[in-house]
This record gives sequence, C-alpha cells and structure tokens, in this order.
Amino acid sequence: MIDLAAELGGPGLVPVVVIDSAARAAPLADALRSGGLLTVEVTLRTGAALEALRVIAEDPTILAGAGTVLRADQVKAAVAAGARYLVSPGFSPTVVKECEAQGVPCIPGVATATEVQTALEHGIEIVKLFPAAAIGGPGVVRALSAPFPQVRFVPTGGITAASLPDYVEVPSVLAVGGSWMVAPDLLAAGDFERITQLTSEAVATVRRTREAHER
Ligand SMILES: O=C(O)C(=O)C[C@H](O)[C@H](O)COP(=O)(O)O
Repeated sequence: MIDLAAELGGPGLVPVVVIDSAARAAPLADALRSGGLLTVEVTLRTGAALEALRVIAEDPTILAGAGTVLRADQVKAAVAAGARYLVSPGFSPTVVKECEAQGVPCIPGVATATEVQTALEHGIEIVKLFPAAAIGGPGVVRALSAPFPQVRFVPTGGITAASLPDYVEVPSVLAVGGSWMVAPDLLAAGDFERITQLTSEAVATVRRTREAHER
C-alpha cells in the first residue's frame, strides 16, 4: 500500500478532475506534471472517468486516484483501472471495507465530529473535509483538530487559489483538494497551458505558505 501521508502531504495538493473525454487524460497528466504535481483525483462522475483513470494510471510518474467513489463496485472498478487511492465525499462503511479488501487506502469525507469518530473507529486517520468552504472553511479544521490531534485533513469543496493559503496554514491540513486548477471549462477547451500555469501557482502558494509557517 502507498504511504498516503507522504504522497499527498508532499505536494500538499489534490487536483480534483471531472473529465468528459479519455482523450484529454494524457495531456492533462502532462500539464499537471509540468506544473509540478504528480497526483490527480479522477472523479467517477462521467462515462469517460474509468478510461481516463486507466490512461493516467499507465503513466508511472503519476499517482492516480479515484474520487466520488460511492459504492463497493466502484471501488473494484477504480482499482482495476489503476487507482492507487480512493476518495469519497462522505463516509461509507461499505466503501471503506471494500478498500480494505482491495488493499488500497481510502480517504472518506467527513463534515462533523461524529463522522471523524466513525473514521477513527475504522482505523482511518486521513480524512477529507467536505464541503470545506460551505461548512465554515479553515475554522472547522482547526476546531475538529482539538479533540482529534491524530487526524490529518484534506479540505475540499469551494476552495480557490485565493483561499488556499488559509487552509495550508492549518497544521492538521495534509493537503488541499480542489478543481480550480483543472476546471472543467479549461479541460473542455483543451487549455492545458492554463492548467499548468494554475497548477504551478498553487504549488508555489503551498510552498510559500508552508515556509512562512516553517512547516
Ligand atoms: O467527488 C468527490 O469525491 C467530492 O467529494 C467532491 C469534490 O472533491 C469536489 O466537488 C471538488 O470541489 P470543488 O473544488 O469545489 O470543485
């Protein structure tokens, strides 16, 4: 199993992709790599997602993950397509159990202390906070970190280039997820240069923010 904390915590970013055409998968991986990111979460929301995942997973330099994983059969399909980690918007014991069976790490979504406790009861200490901005932003991560100091958060949902530093500076944030650097309109337009530019800006923001807080 991969070391999720190192793989995602290193860059501190998880680009969340909604992809309509598998033909865009390889150029997308190239664009992210050029921007300095070596992972991508392909959401299973489109007909092309599994094929796109397969294409990206064939690239040995990229750690391919699957997002919007809601059911056990999707866990199986994503792992068969090459997903090395799986992300859910919420907490599903069925999804978590199937991830265990498949030997892949799972990042379930949480939005409350109860859900964090449920994750801990399942042996999971890395969780997604979703939808991060709508439920209160970085303050929610700080508040949840008090009773759960062992938990690392991947806040996702409504985060932008402008709000990124506010999340990165929270010590319990492992990585920040979002679609702003791989927005569907950029993908649809095939604007990979802009994806690279937004990605490298996000990577630089994480680095600068961490340096400012000596982490
Ligand atoms: O699909 C999942 O597993 C999710 O939990 C939802 C996604 O992470 C968000 O839709 C990304 O949010 P935005 O950056 O606001 O676009």
